[in-house]
Amino acid sequence: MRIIIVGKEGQVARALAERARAHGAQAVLVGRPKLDLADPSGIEDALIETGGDLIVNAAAYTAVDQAETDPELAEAINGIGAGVVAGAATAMNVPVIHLSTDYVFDGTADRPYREDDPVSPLGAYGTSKLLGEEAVAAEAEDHVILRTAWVYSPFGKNFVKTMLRLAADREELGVVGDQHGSPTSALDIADGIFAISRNLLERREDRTLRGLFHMTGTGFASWAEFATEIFALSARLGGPSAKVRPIATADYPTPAKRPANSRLDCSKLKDVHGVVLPLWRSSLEPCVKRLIEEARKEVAR
Ligand SMILES: NC(=O)C1=CN([C@@H]2O[C@H](COP(=O)(O)OP(=O)(O)OC[C@H]3O[C@@H](n4cnc5c(N)ncnc54)[C@H](OP(=O)(O)O)[C@@H]3O)[C@@H](O)[C@H]2O)C=CC1
Ligand SMILES: Cc1cn([C@H]2C[C@H](O)[C@@H](COP(=O)(O)OP(=O)(O)O[C@H]3O[C@@H](C)C(=O)[C@@H](O)[C@H]3O)O2)c(=O)[nH]c1=O
Repeated sequence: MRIIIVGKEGQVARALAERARAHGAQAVLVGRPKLDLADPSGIEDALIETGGDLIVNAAAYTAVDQAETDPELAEAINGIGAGVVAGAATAMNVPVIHLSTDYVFDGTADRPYREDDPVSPLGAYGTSKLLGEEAVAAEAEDHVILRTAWVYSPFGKNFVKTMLRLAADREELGVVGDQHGSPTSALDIADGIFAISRNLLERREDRTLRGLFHMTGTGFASWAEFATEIFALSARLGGPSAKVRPIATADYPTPAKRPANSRLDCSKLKDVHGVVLPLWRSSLEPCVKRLIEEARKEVAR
């Protein structure tokens, strides 16, 4: 199984590259400058030239606050560009797996969101990702869209790395305690994507495998609880740690509004693809351990 991954340095792209061998797959990464999602003209040629059995689009404009001042670029990359990737998959007669987000919801529901719940993004990033979902579904019949949330990993930028960095020179951190979701390891996402890819390639005609699915780590937390667990693990492993003071969203003003309820119901993914991601707490420990070890090696250099 040769999988084309759009996005070279992103968290999910790097996780897919790292996990490919364990799944007996070959991962080929393609990104800027060869493939620029903001420039639709070169996308199909770049994908055809790369060649593979399936495309995973793991590239996106993910700067949630910045998107508020640059909504056109976010829509070009996350909306139009995503649709062009899906159209190329159709032209190549291969399935496409696309990643989307919990931020398509406004977070007002009082239970975890299901795939068919109404969407209503609060900000430009969520709006652009919703456009992408619509474009992918319109351009490729053979598609899977995976809405995930709160992604962390040893790679790129994420909340775990931000917390460990801030703890290096702060004793206490105020972290919002009234937004709830599921921290999700990019490495777990990668394992899930390989399992789904196998299903899609082995059962090409099975239409029940296609469509929209929720895929997050198992269990829920607030950002404050997530931060508390990061620091508990880090302290145990001799890394940086800070006291977490849970605060209200109103006390941490940001350009983009975030949903209070980001919890996603992932039962459809389990029923259709047999994929359940691990408990978020179990996957967090190896990530924190790896980040602390990498930081130590960096200091020793
Ligand atoms: N991070 C999160 O918490 C969540 C992410 N998601 C979704 O999951 C997917 C993967 O996210 P994640 O791995 O965290 O993303 P990252 O922010 O880690 O990486 C995004 C990648 O997209 C690439 N990219 C950005 N703009 C372009 C462009 N114009 N052309 C080509 N490539 C581009 C970047 O390339 P470069 O390295 O060149 O900058 C980078 O490799 C995205 O679809 C995201 O919306 C969903 C929910 C939560
Ligand atoms: C750094 C920091 C953040 N926060 C809050 C702000 C916000 O509500 C929450 C998370 O902040 P971040 O800016 O790190 O996360 P954010 O960029 O909102 O993360 C989102 O990224 C996109 C790509 C997604 O698709 C989402 O699923 C989600 O993971 O924590 C604090 O309360 N205190 C702090 O010190």
